Amino acid sequence: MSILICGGAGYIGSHTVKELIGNYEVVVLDNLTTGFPVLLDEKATFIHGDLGDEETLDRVFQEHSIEAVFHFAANSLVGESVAQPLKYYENNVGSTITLLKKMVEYGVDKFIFSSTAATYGIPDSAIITEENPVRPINPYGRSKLMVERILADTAKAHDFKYVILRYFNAAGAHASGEIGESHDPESHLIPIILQHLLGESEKISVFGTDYETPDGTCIRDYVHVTDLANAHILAYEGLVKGKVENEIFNLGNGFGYSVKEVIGLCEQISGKKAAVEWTERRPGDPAVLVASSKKIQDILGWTPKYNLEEMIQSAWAWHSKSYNRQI
Ligand SMILES: O=c1ccn([C@@H]2O[C@H](COP(=O)(O)OP(=O)(O)O[C@H]3O[C@H](CO)[C@H](O)[C@H](O)[C@H]3O)[C@@H](O)[C@H]2O)c(=O)[nH]1
Repeated sequence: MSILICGGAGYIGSHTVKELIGNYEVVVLDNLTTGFPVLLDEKATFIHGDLGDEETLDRVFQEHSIEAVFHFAANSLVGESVAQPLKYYENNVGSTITLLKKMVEYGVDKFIFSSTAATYGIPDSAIITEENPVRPINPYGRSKLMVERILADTAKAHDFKYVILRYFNAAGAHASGEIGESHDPESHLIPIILQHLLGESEKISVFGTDYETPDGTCIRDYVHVTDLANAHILAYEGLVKGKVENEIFNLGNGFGYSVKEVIGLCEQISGKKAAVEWTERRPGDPAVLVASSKKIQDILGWTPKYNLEEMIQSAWAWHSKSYNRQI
Protein backbone atom coordinates (compact mmCIF):
# COMPACT_ATOMS: atom_id res chain seq x y z
CA MET A 1 0.00 0.00 0.00
CA SER A 2 1.18 3.52 -0.79
CA ILE A 3 0.61 6.99 0.54
CA LEU A 4 -0.29 9.59 -2.09
CA ILE A 5 1.37 12.95 -1.47
CA CYS A 6 -0.35 15.72 -3.42
CA GLY A 7 2.15 18.56 -3.63
CA GLY A 8 5.19 16.40 -2.84
CA ALA A 9 7.48 18.69 -4.87
CA GLY A 10 6.63 21.65 -2.66
CA TYR A 11 8.29 22.82 0.52
CA ILE A 12 6.35 20.99 3.24
CA GLY A 13 5.32 18.09 1.00
CA SER A 14 8.92 17.29 0.02
CA HIS A 15 10.06 17.30 3.65
CA THR A 16 7.23 14.92 4.53
CA VAL A 17 8.20 12.59 1.68
CA LYS A 18 11.74 12.48 3.13
CA GLU A 19 10.39 11.41 6.53
CA LEU A 20 8.08 8.76 5.02
CA ILE A 21 10.59 7.12 2.67
CA GLY A 22 12.09 4.02 4.21
CA ASN A 23 8.94 3.14 6.11
CA TYR A 24 6.26 3.70 3.47
CA GLU A 25 5.78 3.47 -0.30
CA VAL A 26 5.22 7.00 -1.56
CA VAL A 27 3.52 8.28 -4.71
CA VAL A 28 3.90 12.02 -5.40
CA LEU A 29 1.40 13.93 -7.53
CA ASP A 30 2.49 17.47 -8.39
CA ASN A 31 1.83 19.80 -11.31
CA LEU A 32 5.10 21.66 -10.61
CA THR A 33 3.48 25.10 -10.82
CA THR A 34 4.92 26.09 -7.45
CA GLY A 35 6.91 22.93 -6.65
CA PHE A 36 10.41 22.17 -7.95
CA PRO A 37 11.70 18.96 -9.59
CA VAL A 38 14.89 19.26 -7.52
CA LEU A 39 12.84 18.73 -4.34
CA LEU A 40 11.48 15.40 -5.60
CA ASP A 41 12.78 12.31 -3.88
CA GLU A 42 14.00 9.69 -6.33
CA LYS A 43 12.75 6.90 -4.07
CA ALA A 44 9.16 8.10 -4.51
CA THR A 45 7.08 7.43 -7.64
CA PHE A 46 6.44 10.78 -9.31
CA ILE A 47 3.37 11.60 -11.37
CA HIS A 48 3.40 14.97 -13.09
CA GLY A 49 -0.21 16.06 -13.13
CA ASP A 50 -2.98 18.17 -11.72
CA LEU A 51 -5.18 17.03 -8.88
CA GLY A 52 -8.09 18.85 -10.45
CA ASP A 53 -7.84 16.54 -13.45
CA GLU A 54 -10.12 13.51 -13.12
CA GLU A 55 -8.27 11.41 -15.71
CA THR A 56 -4.97 11.90 -13.89
CA LEU A 57 -6.59 10.88 -10.63
CA ASP A 58 -8.19 7.81 -12.26
CA ARG A 59 -4.73 6.77 -13.41
CA VAL A 60 -3.21 7.34 -9.95
CA PHE A 61 -5.89 5.37 -8.11
CA GLN A 62 -6.06 2.59 -10.71
CA GLU A 63 -2.32 2.06 -11.04
CA HIS A 64 -1.38 2.35 -7.37
CA SER A 65 -2.78 0.83 -4.27
CA ILE A 66 -3.35 4.04 -2.32
CA GLU A 67 -4.05 3.71 1.39
CA ALA A 68 -4.16 7.40 2.34
CA VAL A 69 -3.77 10.87 0.85
CA PHE A 70 -1.72 13.72 2.35
CA HIS A 71 -2.86 16.90 0.62
CA PHE A 72 -0.28 19.72 0.52
CA ALA A 73 -1.00 21.03 -2.98
CA ALA A 74 -2.38 24.57 -2.79
CA ASN A 75 -1.69 28.20 -3.45
CA SER A 76 -0.66 29.69 -0.12
CA LEU A 77 0.20 33.37 -0.36
CA VAL A 78 -1.97 35.68 1.70
CA GLY A 79 -1.25 38.81 -0.39
CA GLU A 80 -1.79 37.05 -3.72
CA SER A 81 -5.06 35.60 -2.47
CA VAL A 82 -6.39 39.09 -1.80
CA ALA A 83 -5.51 40.17 -5.36
CA GLN A 84 -6.58 36.93 -7.10
CA PRO A 85 -9.30 35.31 -4.99
CA LEU A 86 -10.78 33.20 -7.79
CA LYS A 87 -7.45 31.50 -8.41
CA TYR A 88 -7.48 30.47 -4.75
CA TYR A 89 -11.05 29.22 -4.71
CA GLU A 90 -10.59 27.35 -7.99
CA ASN A 91 -7.35 25.65 -7.05
CA ASN A 92 -7.60 25.23 -3.28
CA VAL A 93 -11.30 24.39 -3.13
CA GLY A 94 -12.29 23.24 -6.64
CA SER A 95 -9.37 20.87 -7.20
CA THR A 96 -9.70 19.44 -3.69
CA ILE A 97 -13.35 18.58 -4.38
CA THR A 98 -12.25 16.62 -7.47
CA LEU A 99 -9.65 14.79 -5.38
CA LEU A 100 -12.21 13.95 -2.67
CA LYS A 101 -14.75 12.72 -5.25
CA LYS A 102 -12.15 10.35 -6.66
CA MET A 103 -11.10 9.16 -3.20
CA VAL A 104 -14.72 8.29 -2.42
CA GLU A 105 -15.12 6.60 -5.82
CA TYR A 106 -12.02 4.43 -5.28
CA GLY A 107 -12.71 3.77 -1.60
CA VAL A 108 -9.62 5.57 -0.27
CA ASP A 109 -10.72 6.62 3.18
CA LYS A 110 -7.87 8.39 4.99
CA PHE A 111 -7.01 12.04 4.38
CA ILE A 112 -4.50 14.37 6.04
CA PHE A 113 -5.17 17.99 5.14
CA SER A 114 -2.80 20.96 5.25
CA SER A 115 -4.75 23.81 6.73
CA THR A 116 -3.54 27.04 8.21
CA ALA A 117 -3.49 29.50 11.09
CA ALA A 118 -4.98 31.92 8.55
CA THR A 119 -8.37 30.27 9.28
CA TYR A 120 -8.43 32.09 12.67
CA GLY A 121 -8.17 35.60 11.24
CA ILE A 122 -7.60 38.15 13.98
CA PRO A 123 -7.65 36.06 17.15
CA ASP A 124 -9.23 37.34 20.34
CA SER A 125 -6.71 35.59 22.59
CA ALA A 126 -2.91 35.71 22.65
CA ILE A 127 -2.55 31.95 22.32
CA ILE A 128 -4.79 30.24 19.78
CA THR A 129 -6.40 26.87 20.52
CA GLU A 130 -8.54 24.84 18.14
CA GLU A 131 -11.58 26.20 20.02
CA ASN A 132 -10.90 29.75 18.87
CA PRO A 133 -13.49 31.10 16.42
CA VAL A 134 -12.56 30.77 12.76
CA ARG A 135 -12.97 34.12 11.02
CA PRO A 136 -10.41 34.26 8.22
CA ILE A 137 -9.61 37.74 6.91
CA ASN A 138 -8.26 36.76 3.50
CA PRO A 139 -9.33 34.48 0.64
CA TYR A 140 -6.45 32.08 1.31
CA GLY A 141 -7.71 31.42 4.84
CA ARG A 142 -11.30 31.22 3.64
CA SER A 143 -10.39 28.70 0.93
CA LYS A 144 -8.78 26.42 3.54
CA LEU A 145 -11.73 26.80 5.90
CA MET A 146 -14.14 25.88 3.10
CA VAL A 147 -12.23 22.64 2.56
CA GLU A 148 -12.36 21.94 6.29
CA ARG A 149 -16.16 22.20 6.14
CA ILE A 150 -16.31 20.02 3.03
CA LEU A 151 -14.25 17.36 4.83
CA ALA A 152 -16.65 17.31 7.78
CA ASP A 153 -19.62 16.81 5.43
CA THR A 154 -17.81 14.16 3.39
CA ALA A 155 -16.97 12.19 6.54
CA LYS A 156 -20.65 12.26 7.57
CA ALA A 157 -21.84 10.94 4.22
CA HIS A 158 -19.12 8.47 3.22
CA ASP A 159 -16.67 5.95 4.57
CA PHE A 160 -14.03 8.64 4.94
CA LYS A 161 -11.96 10.03 7.83
CA TYR A 162 -9.56 12.91 8.08
CA VAL A 163 -7.17 14.89 10.20
CA ILE A 164 -6.82 18.64 9.61
CA LEU A 165 -3.50 20.22 10.55
CA ARG A 166 -3.52 23.99 10.95
CA TYR A 167 0.07 25.09 10.46
CA PHE A 168 1.45 28.28 11.83
CA ASN A 169 4.62 29.54 10.04
CA ALA A 170 6.66 26.71 8.56
CA ALA A 171 10.40 27.39 8.51
CA GLY A 172 13.79 25.68 8.28
CA ALA A 173 15.35 23.08 6.01
CA HIS A 174 16.04 19.34 6.11
CA ALA A 175 18.96 18.21 8.28
CA SER A 176 20.54 16.51 5.25
CA GLY A 177 20.90 19.92 3.60
CA GLU A 178 19.38 18.41 0.45
CA ILE A 179 16.07 20.26 0.47
CA GLY A 180 14.80 23.53 1.89
CA GLU A 181 12.37 26.39 1.41
CA SER A 182 12.08 28.20 -1.86
CA HIS A 183 9.31 29.96 -3.72
CA ASP A 184 9.37 31.72 -7.06
CA PRO A 185 9.15 34.64 -6.65
CA GLU A 186 10.25 34.35 -3.01
CA SER A 187 7.50 35.54 -0.69
CA HIS A 188 8.26 34.20 2.78
CA LEU A 189 10.07 36.13 5.44
CA ILE A 190 12.98 33.86 6.38
CA PRO A 191 14.10 32.92 2.84
CA ILE A 192 13.73 36.58 1.79
CA ILE A 193 16.05 37.66 4.63
CA LEU A 194 18.59 34.88 4.03
CA GLN A 195 18.72 35.43 0.28
CA HIS A 196 19.27 39.14 0.93
CA LEU A 197 22.09 38.33 3.35
CA LEU A 198 23.63 36.21 0.61
CA GLY A 199 23.66 39.23 -1.67
CA GLU A 200 20.67 38.39 -3.86
CA SER A 201 18.75 41.60 -3.14
CA GLU A 202 19.69 45.12 -2.15
CA LYS A 203 17.31 45.35 0.77
CA ILE A 204 14.42 43.71 2.55
CA SER A 205 11.07 45.34 3.33
CA VAL A 206 9.31 45.04 6.66
CA PHE A 207 5.57 45.26 6.11
CA GLY A 208 4.15 47.45 8.86
CA THR A 209 5.77 48.95 11.95
CA ASP A 210 2.62 50.22 13.65
CA TYR A 211 1.05 46.96 14.81
CA GLU A 212 -0.01 46.65 18.43
CA THR A 213 3.02 44.56 19.34
CA PRO A 214 6.02 45.48 21.53
CA ASP A 215 8.21 46.55 18.57
CA GLY A 216 5.38 47.39 16.14
CA THR A 217 6.08 44.51 13.72
CA CYS A 218 3.97 41.36 13.25
CA ILE A 219 4.46 38.39 15.54
CA ARG A 220 4.37 34.84 14.20
CA ASP A 221 4.88 31.33 15.59
CA TYR A 222 7.55 29.54 13.54
CA VAL A 223 7.63 25.75 13.42
CA HIS A 224 10.30 23.57 11.82
CA VAL A 225 9.22 21.89 8.60
CA THR A 226 10.52 18.50 9.81
CA ASP A 227 8.40 18.81 12.95
CA LEU A 228 5.42 19.51 10.67
CA ALA A 229 6.30 16.51 8.51
CA ASN A 230 6.39 14.23 11.55
CA ALA A 231 3.01 15.51 12.72
CA HIS A 232 1.52 14.26 9.42
CA ILE A 233 2.91 10.80 9.99
CA LEU A 234 1.62 10.73 13.57
CA ALA A 235 -1.80 11.89 12.34
CA TYR A 236 -1.88 9.19 9.68
CA GLU A 237 -0.79 6.47 12.11
CA GLY A 238 -3.38 7.80 14.57
CA LEU A 239 -6.08 7.35 11.92
CA VAL A 240 -4.90 3.81 11.15
CA LYS A 241 -4.88 2.84 14.82
CA GLY A 242 -8.23 4.52 15.48
CA LYS A 243 -6.66 6.95 17.97
CA VAL A 244 -8.07 9.94 16.08
CA GLU A 245 -10.84 10.52 13.60
CA ASN A 246 -12.03 13.77 12.02
CA GLU A 247 -9.94 15.99 14.28
CA ILE A 248 -8.37 19.40 13.89
CA PHE A 249 -4.93 20.14 15.36
CA ASN A 250 -2.81 23.28 15.54
CA LEU A 251 0.88 22.95 14.77
CA GLY A 252 3.15 25.61 16.19
CA ASN A 253 5.91 25.94 18.77
CA GLY A 254 3.87 28.16 21.09
CA PHE A 255 6.31 31.10 20.96
CA GLY A 256 5.87 34.32 19.02
CA TYR A 257 8.70 36.20 17.32
CA SER A 258 8.38 39.62 15.71
CA VAL A 259 9.62 40.34 12.20
CA LYS A 260 12.35 42.51 13.76
CA GLU A 261 13.45 39.66 16.04
CA VAL A 262 13.58 37.24 13.11
CA ILE A 263 15.77 39.66 11.16
CA GLY A 264 18.05 40.03 14.21
CA LEU A 265 18.45 36.25 14.58
CA CYS A 266 19.18 35.85 10.86
CA GLU A 267 21.87 38.53 11.14
CA GLN A 268 23.37 36.83 14.18
CA ILE A 269 23.45 33.37 12.56
CA SER A 270 24.83 34.58 9.22
CA GLY A 271 27.22 37.14 10.73
CA LYS A 272 25.94 39.68 8.17
CA LYS A 273 23.95 42.90 8.45
CA ALA A 274 20.64 43.39 6.62
CA ALA A 275 19.58 46.59 4.84
CA VAL A 276 16.00 47.11 5.98
CA GLU A 277 13.29 49.31 4.50
CA TRP A 278 10.33 49.96 6.80
CA THR A 279 7.18 49.98 4.66
CA GLU A 280 3.39 49.90 4.81
CA ARG A 281 1.35 47.01 6.17
CA ARG A 282 0.66 44.15 3.76
CA PRO A 283 -3.10 43.56 3.26
CA GLY A 284 -4.48 40.52 5.05
CA ASP A 285 -1.85 40.27 7.83
CA PRO A 286 -3.05 39.82 11.44
CA ALA A 287 -0.75 41.38 14.09
CA VAL A 288 -0.11 38.26 16.19
CA LEU A 289 -0.52 34.53 15.52
CA VAL A 290 0.74 32.12 18.19
CA ALA A 291 -0.43 28.51 18.58
CA SER A 292 -1.35 26.28 21.42
CA SER A 293 -0.42 22.81 20.18
CA LYS A 294 -1.43 21.15 23.43
CA LYS A 295 -4.18 19.10 21.77
CA ILE A 296 -1.88 17.25 19.35
CA GLN A 297 0.71 16.86 22.10
CA ASP A 298 -1.89 15.27 24.39
CA ILE A 299 -3.62 13.07 21.83
CA LEU A 300 -0.80 12.08 19.46
CA GLY A 301 2.30 12.82 21.52
CA TRP A 302 3.69 15.34 19.00
CA THR A 303 6.42 17.57 20.37
CA PRO A 304 8.32 20.03 18.23
CA LYS A 305 12.06 19.40 18.43
CA TYR A 306 13.51 22.55 16.88
CA ASN A 307 13.51 26.17 18.08
CA LEU A 308 13.67 29.24 15.85
CA GLU A 309 17.45 29.49 16.05
CA GLU A 310 17.76 25.90 14.78
CA MET A 311 15.21 26.61 12.04
CA ILE A 312 17.24 29.57 10.81
CA GLN A 313 20.53 27.67 11.14
CA SER A 314 19.23 24.82 8.96
CA ALA A 315 17.72 27.28 6.47
CA TRP A 316 20.98 29.26 6.35
CA ALA A 317 22.97 26.05 5.71
CA TRP A 318 20.68 25.17 2.81
CA HIS A 319 20.49 28.65 1.29
CA SER A 320 24.25 29.21 1.57
CA LYS A 321 24.80 25.98 -0.31
CA SER A 322 22.11 26.25 -2.92
CA TYR A 323 21.29 29.88 -3.59
CA ASN A 324 23.21 29.91 -6.85
CA ARG A 325 21.49 26.80 -8.08
CA GLN A 326 18.48 27.42 -10.29
CA ILE A 327 15.73 25.78 -8.32
O1 LIG B 1 9.32 40.54 2.81
C1 LIG B 1 8.63 40.33 3.81
C2 LIG B 1 7.87 39.12 3.97
C3 LIG B 1 7.11 39.00 5.11
N1 LIG B 1 7.05 39.97 6.04
C4 LIG B 1 6.25 39.81 7.25
O2 LIG B 1 6.71 38.66 7.91
C5 LIG B 1 5.64 37.95 8.52
C6 LIG B 1 5.62 36.53 8.02
O3 LIG B 1 5.26 36.57 6.65
P1 LIG B 1 5.29 35.30 5.69
O4 LIG B 1 4.86 35.77 4.33
O5 LIG B 1 6.59 34.62 5.80
O6 LIG B 1 4.22 34.34 6.33
P2 LIG B 1 2.66 34.62 6.67
O7 LIG B 1 2.59 34.82 8.16
O8 LIG B 1 2.06 35.65 5.83
O9 LIG B 1 2.00 33.31 6.16
C7 LIG B 1 2.24 32.07 6.66
O10 LIG B 1 1.28 31.76 7.61
C8 LIG B 1 -0.04 31.84 7.15
C9 LIG B 1 -0.89 31.54 8.33
O11 LIG B 1 -1.00 32.67 9.10
C10 LIG B 1 -0.26 30.91 5.98
O12 LIG B 1 -0.30 29.57 6.39
C11 LIG B 1 0.78 31.11 4.92
O13 LIG B 1 0.71 30.12 3.92
C12 LIG B 1 2.14 31.08 5.51
O14 LIG B 1 3.08 31.42 4.53
C13 LIG B 1 4.36 38.73 8.18
O15 LIG B 1 4.07 39.59 9.24
C14 LIG B 1 4.77 39.56 6.96
O16 LIG B 1 4.08 40.77 6.84
C15 LIG B 1 7.78 41.15 5.90
O17 LIG B 1 7.73 42.04 6.74
N2 LIG B 1 8.54 41.28 4.78
